[in-house]
Amino acid sequence: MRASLIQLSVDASESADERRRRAASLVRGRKGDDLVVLPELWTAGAWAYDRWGADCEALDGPTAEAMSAAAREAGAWLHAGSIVERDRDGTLYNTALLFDPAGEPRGHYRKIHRYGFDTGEATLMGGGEDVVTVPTDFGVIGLAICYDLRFPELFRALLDTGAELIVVPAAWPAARLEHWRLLTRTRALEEQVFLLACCATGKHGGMQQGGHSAIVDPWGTVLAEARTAEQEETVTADLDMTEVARIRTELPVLRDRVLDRARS
Ligand SMILES: O=C(O)CCC(=O)C(=O)O
Repeated sequence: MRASLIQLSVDASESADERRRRAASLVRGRKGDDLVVLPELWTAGAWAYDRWGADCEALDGPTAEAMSAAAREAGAWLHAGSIVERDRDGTLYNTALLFDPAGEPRGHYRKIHRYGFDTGEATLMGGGEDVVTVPTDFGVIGLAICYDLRFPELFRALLDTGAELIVVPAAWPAARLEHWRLLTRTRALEEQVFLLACCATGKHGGMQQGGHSAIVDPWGTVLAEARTAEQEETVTADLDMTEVARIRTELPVLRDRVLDRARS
């Protein structure tokens, strides 16, 4: 199967609506791909806290509507990155959306680990509670977002719920690029999954986002990586999903787990 990460530029030069139209057109251009991925909070901007109130939306709001149509036109599964979701009670969540090639919503995930150390997302948003995996034509997708990468227990829970491929949209700061590179490879290697990590580029709210979106295989090998933190680009790789079972058999570390089994 062929997957592409659209490393979208997110800065203050465009409105959410303008960026939505541009993202939809980039997704429509990916005909022939099986899975297309967008970054975290690309409509409002992950670091544009002042925009969240105005640009928040419901699960079936304007981003979902535009992305459903774009998935259908591309004929691909679309992980539409995440939106600032506002639920009926008015609570905000950082919520990832997944559509199938018919444009049907097939799952959403509210970010469990909120970033900010008592500021920003950690105070402005509610935290998700559910570990989410979604069966697709090419395997089971697990969902995580950005800061979640620092919490291996979530990735182990995704593995235990059947994940073979984990998608991580992000707006990771360029200043911590080496953490991003290390954690994306580590999470792929330790769970023996394909890991698709799509980070925004561009600068807003005083933050240069790190780009370097990457597709990593279950051996920990980077199959494709964006070249820079500064430039919008699309990263594509062909994934042989049979590699997941092959590598888990060839190097059966998951079978050798001791502590998890002792606790259950
Ligand atoms: O963990 C980090 O260094 C960055 C996390 C982050 O930027 C986020 O979750 O939005």
